[in-house]
Amino acid sequence: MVATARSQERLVLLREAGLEATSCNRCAVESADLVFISVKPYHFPIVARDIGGIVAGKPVVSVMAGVPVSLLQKVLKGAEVYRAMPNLNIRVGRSLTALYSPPNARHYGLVRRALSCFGTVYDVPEEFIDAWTAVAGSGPALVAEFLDALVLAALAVGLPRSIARRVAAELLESTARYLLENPDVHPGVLRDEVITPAGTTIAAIRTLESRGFKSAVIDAVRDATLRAGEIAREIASMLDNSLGGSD
Ligand SMILES: NC(=O)C1=CN([C@@H]2O[C@H](COP(=O)(O)OP(=O)(O)OC[C@H]3O[C@@H](n4cnc5c(N)ncnc54)[C@H](OP(=O)(O)O)[C@@H]3O)[C@@H](O)[C@H]2O)C=CC1
Ligand SMILES: O=C(O)[C@@H]1CCC=N1
Repeated sequence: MVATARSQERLVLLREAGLEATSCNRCAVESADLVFISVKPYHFPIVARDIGGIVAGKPVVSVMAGVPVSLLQKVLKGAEVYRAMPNLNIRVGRSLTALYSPPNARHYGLVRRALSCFGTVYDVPEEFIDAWTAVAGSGPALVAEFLDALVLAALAVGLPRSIARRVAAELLESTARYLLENPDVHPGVLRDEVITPAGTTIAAIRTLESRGFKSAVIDAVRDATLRAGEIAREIASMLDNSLGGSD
């Protein structure tokens, strides 16, 4: 496996992780059977210039948020282009990865096997990738925000710092596990089972409702989805400028 990066710092880190590493994208791609593009979207035009002409016939998987297959195909001439959207839980082998494959994909098995090393792979049409990006790709950040809020809340009501973080993280994990093991239980049913009339839980739920908690989550995910569309337009314009609108 060969990884590429620009900075010496990153190349050293990659080598320390046991990978062959080079700053030459072209060299890495020339000898590759499978290519992953995982630069930030706005760095893609530079990578496209490096490798656009030498990927014909190769499977190329982009994990870049927003950038659609139509745009990738335009500059990665003759490549079999896939889009994948993993998430950072890849670090514990639990990525939830969406995979869009082109029609009659010849390298589907290889691509799926590679992505499956990092967690669960879901085949999805490309039209769902932006929504998936907002929910599952950005999701660890949203969950981390909620967890952080819970930790602060725990401290605010006097729980010791030494246990607040652990309790908050275990709470999220155990509640999610129960709902995963009982797919017929609606989250609202679980909520109602916890609520004692005139008890503590309804006091908390009332505050969340009055502050528009659910509405904020819904709007946040919508905004992330819309941002993916904006990224697509920005990258299209960058490619037009840097590659002279090549077809
Ligand atoms: N972070 C996340 O949770 C997720 C990110 N993604 C997508 O993954 C992509 C990468 O994100 P992320 O990992 O956070 O970003 P990082 O900045 O951490 O990593 C990007 C890497 O690309 C390298 N790079 C930049 N330009 C070039 C170039 N011209 N040639 C070779 N290597 C280059 C950088 O090397 P150097 O450091 O030397 O500049 C760096 O190692 C994005 O497109 C994002 O949308 C998808 C799902 C989840
Ligand atoms: O924030 C981003 O744009 C990337 C895509 C999903 C997670 N991180």
